[in-house]
Amino acid sequence: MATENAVVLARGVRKKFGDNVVLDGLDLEIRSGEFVALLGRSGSGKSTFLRALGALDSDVEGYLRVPERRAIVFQDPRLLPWQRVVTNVTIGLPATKAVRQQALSALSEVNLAPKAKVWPRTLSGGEAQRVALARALVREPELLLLDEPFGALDALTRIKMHGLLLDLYRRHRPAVLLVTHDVDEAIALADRVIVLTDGAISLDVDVAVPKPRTRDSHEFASLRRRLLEELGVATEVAL
Ligand SMILES: Nc1ncnc2c1ncn2[C@@H]1O[C@H](COP(=O)(O)OP(=O)(O)OP(=O)(O)O)[C@@H](O)[C@H]1O
Repeated sequence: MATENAVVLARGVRKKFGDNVVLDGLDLEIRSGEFVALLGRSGSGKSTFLRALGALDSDVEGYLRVPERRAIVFQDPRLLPWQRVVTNVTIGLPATKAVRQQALSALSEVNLAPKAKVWPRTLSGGEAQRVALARALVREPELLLLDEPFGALDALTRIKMHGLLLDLYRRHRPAVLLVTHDVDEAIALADRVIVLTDGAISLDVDVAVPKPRTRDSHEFASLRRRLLEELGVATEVAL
């Protein structure tokens, strides 16, 4: 891949907390519009890497190139309780009519137009997370960073959110880096799955599963097995 086309370019990224070296010479390229899922065992440094890409942490060593227009969504929607939904979407942006209009249209993209004027505390968990997605979208990010965004949602809401995220992705085509614990979620959504082990990328695979991706297909099952093995989770081998 020509590195000049990469929207994210990480070379030899290192990050430590005291003596704990969490990222240890991490190399990664993400192309414009590519959807990448990042897996790794608990504590492997996924969130640390995402925070580095969001420029939220200091003391990150190595080379890191990320676009100016980037947005991040966490597991917890982080809405300001004293601001109405629409104002939460425009937070940090100029208070103009145009911006408010863009916020309203982002809310309608996540099917929340009727909730624009309500307070965050009246929203369900899934709705609050859709507001967080609208807040990210309104910035028209070139890079969308998602840190376990559906981790706190029930299974049914999670599946609905997968469909919504794919719709938004197809419409806006940002590069996406999705941190998840869920191997099936990674395979269902991403074009490429990477695994973080001992501070660096230990596996980098394209998801060659035809769409729409059904979890019981042979390709899906075989990639799931490979990823679980890489994560050190024992799987039964079908005979
Ligand atoms: N602010 C911090 N201060 C000290 N250590 C930290 C800090 N943030 C993270 N760490 C340590 O860095 C390591 C990686 O943490 P990180 O949250 O990036 O892992 P993760 O892969 O996202 O984990 P999980 O899947 O459990 O969310 C852990 O050992 C953690 O204790």
